Amino acid sequence: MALFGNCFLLKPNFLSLTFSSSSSFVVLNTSKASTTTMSLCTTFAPQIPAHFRRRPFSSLPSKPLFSLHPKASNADPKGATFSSFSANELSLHVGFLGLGIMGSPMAQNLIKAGCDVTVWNRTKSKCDPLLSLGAKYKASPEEVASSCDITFAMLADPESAVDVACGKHGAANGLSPEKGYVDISTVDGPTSKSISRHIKATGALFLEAPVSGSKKPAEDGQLIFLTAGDRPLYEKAAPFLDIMGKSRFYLGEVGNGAAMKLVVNMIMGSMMASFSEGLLLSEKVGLDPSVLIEVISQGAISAPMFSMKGPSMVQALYPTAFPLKHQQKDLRLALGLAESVSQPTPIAAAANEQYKVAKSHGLGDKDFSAVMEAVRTKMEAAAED
Ligand SMILES: NC(=O)C1=CN([C@@H]2O[C@H](COP(=O)(O)OP(=O)(O)OC[C@H]3O[C@@H](n4cnc5c(N)ncnc54)[C@H](OP(=O)(O)O)[C@@H]3O)[C@@H](O)[C@H]2O)C=CC1
Ligand SMILES: O=CC(=O)O
Repeated sequence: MALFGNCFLLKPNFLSLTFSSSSSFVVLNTSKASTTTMSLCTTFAPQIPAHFRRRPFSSLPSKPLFSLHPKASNADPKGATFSSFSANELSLHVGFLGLGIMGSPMAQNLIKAGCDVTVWNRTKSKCDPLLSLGAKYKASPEEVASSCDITFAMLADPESAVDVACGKHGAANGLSPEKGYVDISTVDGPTSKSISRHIKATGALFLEAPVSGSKKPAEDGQLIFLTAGDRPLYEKAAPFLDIMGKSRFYLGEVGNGAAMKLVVNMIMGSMMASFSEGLLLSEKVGLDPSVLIEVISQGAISAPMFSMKGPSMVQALYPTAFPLKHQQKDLRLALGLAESVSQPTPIAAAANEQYKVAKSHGLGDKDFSAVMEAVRTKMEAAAED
């Protein structure tokens, strides 16, 4: 490992490693961490202005401490067992609420790792594949929470996250001291804080843990957890987070995980809208958009997202990994976050308008790369004027 200024270069295939400060830290499961994650750590920290570094959600510390953790084993999507977890950890009863594009593969990885998993989903049929893998079923979030030590929830939006946690037959009704509730849904900070208050009123612990990473990383156990809330629950949940993900950030107070996720997705949504404009412009001026994708992949703005989604976008195909309606929700919530601190975000606001247009054209359930169709429509309308 080499130290550069405020950051580290990690040798892969070593042990899990923690960067730590009093309120926040990151654990990289280096057996899984890609060079992308590592380069994010190594290039990001030195550029943080000092006045940001003092703020609570700058996760990389000015005086880093690091400690070694026993290596959590690889999440093998084909179902290998996770031998480095102790029998004690694996014997906890785990609940999983919300089995959509993300929740299903995440719960599946827990089951394949040998965890005792109880599931619930609003549309019951989505539980069936997991039941055939050995999961148990309960008829409500309340019953799941009351029968489990830790309950994870992966729901569409703030409304469903609140309903499942705090509504009639919601998880809070089944919680009590010693239990924990981990909300992985992407919601805004005020929603997360409100859920936290409900959960903690039962004596249970609360952790928000939205994830960065889409359908494929969920299948491969390669998600990045952005956690905040009760530290003892973070520690108790860590073995399960390591089955589902490749790294976990602990960011302090509830709201910081949500904020981090919204900032990341605000950037991602703007990038995708801009990429769409570029693909269409290249075509319009007689270039081959496939060559543009290749050029981008070799330069400084290379991103896995462009290389993975670009080829199907060129064919106007948008197989859903991250639904467009959720990307628009995240932009809307990120704009609210910016508004709360009076920060102008004109680029994200413009991108949000494109996603709103795409949604109004019935593309909400397509992949968010279908924002390209909204850009195309505007371009064609402009050409007719
Ligand atoms: N897909 C992705 O790439 C990523 C998504 N996320 C975030 O993760 C969350 C889940 O995303 P994803 O799995 O893609 O979404 P899906 O739309 O595939 O799944 C949403 C889940 O929420 C449930 N749900 C929706 N409304 C309600 C309600 N009113 N009451 C109870 N349950 C409800 C759905 O149940 P039902 O099956 O009955 O409809 C389903 O289980 C979102 O917050 C999203 O922003 C984060 C990272 C990546
Ligand atoms: O929230 C979406 C993602 O890809 O991350």
